[in-house]
Amino acid sequence: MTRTPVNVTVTGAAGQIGYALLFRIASGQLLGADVPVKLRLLEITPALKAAEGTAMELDDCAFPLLQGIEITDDPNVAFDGANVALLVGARPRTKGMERGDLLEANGGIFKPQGQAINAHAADDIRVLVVGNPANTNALIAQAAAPDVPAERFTAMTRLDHNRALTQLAKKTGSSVSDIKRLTIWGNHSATQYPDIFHATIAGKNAAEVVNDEKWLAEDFIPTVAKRGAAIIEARGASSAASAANAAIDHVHTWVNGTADGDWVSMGIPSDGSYGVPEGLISSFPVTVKDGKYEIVQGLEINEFSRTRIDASVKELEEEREAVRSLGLI
Ligand SMILES: NC(=O)C1=CN([C@@H]2O[C@H](COP(=O)(O)OP(=O)(O)OC[C@H]3O[C@@H](n4cnc5c(N)ncnc54)[C@H](O)[C@@H]3O)[C@@H](O)[C@H]2O)C=CC1
Ligand SMILES: O=C([O-])CC(=O)C(=O)O
Repeated sequence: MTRTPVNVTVTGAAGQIGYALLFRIASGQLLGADVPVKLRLLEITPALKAAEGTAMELDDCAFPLLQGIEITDDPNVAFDGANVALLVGARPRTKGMERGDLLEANGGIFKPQGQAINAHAADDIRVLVVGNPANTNALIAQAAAPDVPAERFTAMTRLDHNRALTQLAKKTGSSVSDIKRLTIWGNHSATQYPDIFHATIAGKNAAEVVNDEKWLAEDFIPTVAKRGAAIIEARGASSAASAANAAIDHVHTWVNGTADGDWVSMGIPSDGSYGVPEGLISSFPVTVKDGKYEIVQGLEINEFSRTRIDASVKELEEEREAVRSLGLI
């Protein structure tokens, strides 16, 4: 094997998403079947032993692509030379909470991690924030890393995107692979807006195939937007394997690109497109080529969509104000 290993840092490595994620990274599903990886696992001190247990299991898989595992409770060590950082470590919500309720508990984690990324990460660092509230935590980390291009900080809305694909496929009796150009707009929260007006199903406009605005407004959108809470209600714990799967999808697409004629949803710093204030980390439709994403431009936004995008963006602005007043940005 001649390729230089890619350094992948995972925070919250001993948590439930960490456990579902690490084995897939080490097996090559994050970056590609020919890309060797070195793992850096960041945990809080009391969870280091559990992270060591996970590392022992990773060893026991004898993954040919896994070229090393380092475990630490020091962000400066964890992000040293990191090419990809998956910021998962944060408290999950429990029944009855909204993700925004975690802002105070979790926001403080992301500023020092952003600072450590700024000081130590590799020049090509790409950051995905999974820990909730993901968009605003990504904003905190990005604000703490002024030397890293802002666009390298992203938040995960791919789980919402994947949820929407399946709900739409079930409604229309189609396969998820027939569906293209679906979009999640806004925040990874109950205000997010899954948009099917530009989506296609086997080449036909999805909204026309569905032809049922009541289902859209009263079933599809709330089902996707409140799916995280439904999982907590059913499992007694928040989504883990599906979240890890979405993290794999997000980074894999960011590195390897989108398929021709399709796009994905990513929480990214706004450039002002579609009336989303510049700098907010909001979900957009993006295409990716040569490791760079671009917001899909020129989509017509109807009244139904406009109201919903605006509501989610307003929530992001409120979260930004909240972390500003906490001194986190
Ligand atoms: N964006 C998304 O679509 C999704 C986000 N999430 C979020 O992901 C986060 C993690 O979820 P789980 O793995 O289920 O939680 P978990 O509680 O099982 O694991 C979290 C881990 O993070 C560690 N941790 C806490 N503070 C840390 C720090 N400063 N540095 C490094 N590690 C730290 C904890 O020790 C724990 O091992 C939660 O905030 C959850 O809400 C979960 C599902 C989907
Ligand atoms: O709902 C939660 O708290 C966990 C999460 O973000 C999701 O499943 O989308």
